[in-house]
Amino acid sequence: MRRKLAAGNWKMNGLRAALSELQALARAHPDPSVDILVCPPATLIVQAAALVADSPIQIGGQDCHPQDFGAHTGDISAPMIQDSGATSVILGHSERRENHNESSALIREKARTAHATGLISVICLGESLAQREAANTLDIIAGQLSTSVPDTATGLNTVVAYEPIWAIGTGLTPSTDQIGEVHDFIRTRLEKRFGSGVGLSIRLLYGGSVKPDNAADIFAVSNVDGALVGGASLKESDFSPIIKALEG
Ligand SMILES: O=C[C@H](O)COP(=O)(O)O
Repeated sequence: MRRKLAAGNWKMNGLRAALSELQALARAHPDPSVDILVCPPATLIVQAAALVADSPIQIGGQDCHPQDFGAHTGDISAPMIQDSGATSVILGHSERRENHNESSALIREKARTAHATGLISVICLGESLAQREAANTLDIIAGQLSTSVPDTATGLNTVVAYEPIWAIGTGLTPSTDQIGEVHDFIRTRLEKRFGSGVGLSIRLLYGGSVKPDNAADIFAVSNVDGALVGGASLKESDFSPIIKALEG
């Protein structure tokens, strides 16, 4: 059985005052029946991790460099993220693929490093609106999946997040049939590549405009093991009902 996961990605949002939302989240979910992960900006990881040290909530980074240390001004490495108290790292988010020209091959290297460090990698995939309208969604997902996910992936160290780019921050979401089609496709591909043991154990998240009012419908879709939530993870009052919906 895959344990469900509610992951929040704060992106480039949150000054120290925002940690009060994390504190409220920890208070609201002292004993959740699902995993909860919050990925604040790197500047807040140390404080966030200390804040939830006695809570089941886990903290993650939003990116890491493929190398452990070195002359890479402005970058942050997997060992640094782990040393800060995080257990996980988001990799290959479409905002990084687009804004920083990250390729699937680079994301695979980052994931390898994350795995070697002991971090769980949350590897993001997703098609653009033009690609969906051209009926290329499954081809795009197949390519990103096979190249971005390294051979080191297991159900313990890897989570795959399907995030259609056109649904991120727009209030638009695919139909539940469209989400199910992609998630079932990813599951089949993972089973084919890794065998049913690992292929069935890797959790699949949906991301893109998940809100309290659509979460339950999305979580009812086959092979949706949780969500990667952006905007609605910033406030405890928005994120908590999504977590409750996942708990069922
Ligand atoms: O990583 C999170 C996703 O990009 C979704 O963001 P959103 O929930 O604000 O649409």
